[in-house]
Amino acid sequence: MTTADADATTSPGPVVVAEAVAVRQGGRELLREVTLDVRRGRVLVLRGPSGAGKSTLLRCLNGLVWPDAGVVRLDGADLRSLPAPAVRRRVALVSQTPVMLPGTVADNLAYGLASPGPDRLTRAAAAAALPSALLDRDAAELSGGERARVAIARALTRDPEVLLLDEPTAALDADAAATITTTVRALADTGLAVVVATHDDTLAAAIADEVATLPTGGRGAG
Ligand SMILES: Nc1ncnc2c1ncn2[C@@H]1O[C@H](COP(=O)(O)OP(=O)(O)OP(=O)(O)O)[C@@H](O)[C@H]1O
Repeated sequence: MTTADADATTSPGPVVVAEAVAVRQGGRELLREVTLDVRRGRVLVLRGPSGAGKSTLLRCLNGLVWPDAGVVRLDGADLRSLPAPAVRRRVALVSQTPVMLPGTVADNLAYGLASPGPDRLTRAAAAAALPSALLDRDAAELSGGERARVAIARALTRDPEVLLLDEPTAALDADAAATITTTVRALADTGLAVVVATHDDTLAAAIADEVATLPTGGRGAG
């Protein structure tokens, strides 16, 4: 079991809790049993070798994957008892390879929003360190670092309480990675709960309030 508990004397209560969560498929463990707390204003970094189940755990935390054992709670409520769209809005996942939709950056940020007012888009862009001049750019023309920030901004337009980032600096150069690092730290400092799965030692060292290390996965479940 892996446990990552924040100092209860200085941190607010957890917004998301994974209790003995495990995922299996065809007799294989995709995620070995893990228990952890995700707290507002804190960055929890998930470490572990490739295949340990970091992405799978992130998907459990926002209900895209149901664990075969254990429970995920959002403010105390079992995720399975909550409507999926509400969970997805409150717990936003930015995938490892974010897809840019056709159109401008603003179109990408507004996608799926019922009321995409310009203020909402500008606020989200600023929080993700995207200059407002980029909003009118064709999303297909962005650099990798800009795409990563658009993906974070797109998640932020929903005003999530928890932000899940899967390898946010993968394939970025040092400058772009440093921008992401600063951005993620600043988001947590505004009160967002952040979980980052990463192999990037520099990122982990710069932003982690807690670290949970998953052991090697992919084992037989017996
Ligand atoms: N959709 C899927 N169907 C079947 N097996 C899967 C699926 N997604 C992931 N797996 C398997 O689940 C295990 C955990 O994968 P996961 O991507 O969660 O690990 P990870 O720690 O995020 O890896 P990496 O660091 O390489 O991104 C691996 O054995 C992987 O092959």
